[in-house]
Amino acid sequence: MSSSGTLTSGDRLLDCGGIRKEFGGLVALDDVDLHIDDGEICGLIGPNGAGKTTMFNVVSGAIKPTAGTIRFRGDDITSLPQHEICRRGISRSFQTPRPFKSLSVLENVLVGQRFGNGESNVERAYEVLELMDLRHREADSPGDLTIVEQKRLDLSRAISTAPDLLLLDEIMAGLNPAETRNFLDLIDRLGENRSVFVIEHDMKAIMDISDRIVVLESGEKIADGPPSEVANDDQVVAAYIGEDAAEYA
Ligand SMILES: Nc1ncnc2c1ncn2[C@@H]1O[C@H](COP(=O)(O)OP(=O)(O)OP(=O)(O)O)[C@@H](O)[C@H]1O
Repeated sequence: MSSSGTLTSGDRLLDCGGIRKEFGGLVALDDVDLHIDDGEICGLIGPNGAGKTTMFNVVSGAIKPTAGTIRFRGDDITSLPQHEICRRGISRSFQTPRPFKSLSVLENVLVGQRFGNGESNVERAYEVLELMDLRHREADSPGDLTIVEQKRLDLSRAISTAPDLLLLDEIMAGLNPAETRNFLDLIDRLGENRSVFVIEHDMKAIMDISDRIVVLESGEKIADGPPSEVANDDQVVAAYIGEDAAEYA
């Protein structure tokens, strides 16, 4: 059960219905229905330009859908501002971390907390930095961190508000196999008391950690199910996975 969930029977944690997003003449999302259940790690995959990041932008409130409804714990959050959506329990990481470079590592986490619920809590910030193995870096500038540490800082900021739903956008891109393994373990731990929705191009990694996989292609959802099922779906194989699909089944 999520930390502050008030789910009643039949409610999804996140329930997106008929999501459409147009950019001028381009349809980035075309009538997408998807949901996230409580406590679930759900992977979102699809070829470049399929609409994955646009979906995260819509769910987190960074952009508004052209049509469709987003419900979180049963409440319609479609037209809420981003900070209010964050306050309600949805937080995200970015493909490219964007720390406040003039602030220290600790201050970045404290600012993240304020964005989420208006309150800074140093003890809680230290707990997060401890979990992310960044406590020893608390006074450093984000610019002095390694790439892996910057990703950990972005994750620290994202979880600093104790979200019930964490959106992770290609957090493992550019990492070596050992670093990827490390992040997979971290995501597993983060998923112990919250739901995680994760975009990842590393097929083996996402098949390993996800309870369920949603596949987008050209803005449309073409599959939604357990990893082994999705890996064997003809449309998915044709669109995305290619001949290696059986390797992940
Ligand atoms: N702000 C925008 N203005 C115009 N077009 C956009 C905008 N954001 C996204 N798009 C277009 O929408 C489509 C979906 O993009 P999106 O970034 O969501 O795909 P993606 O699946 O995340 O791709 P990738 O795996 O390459 O990150 C693409 O054709 C992209 O060019």
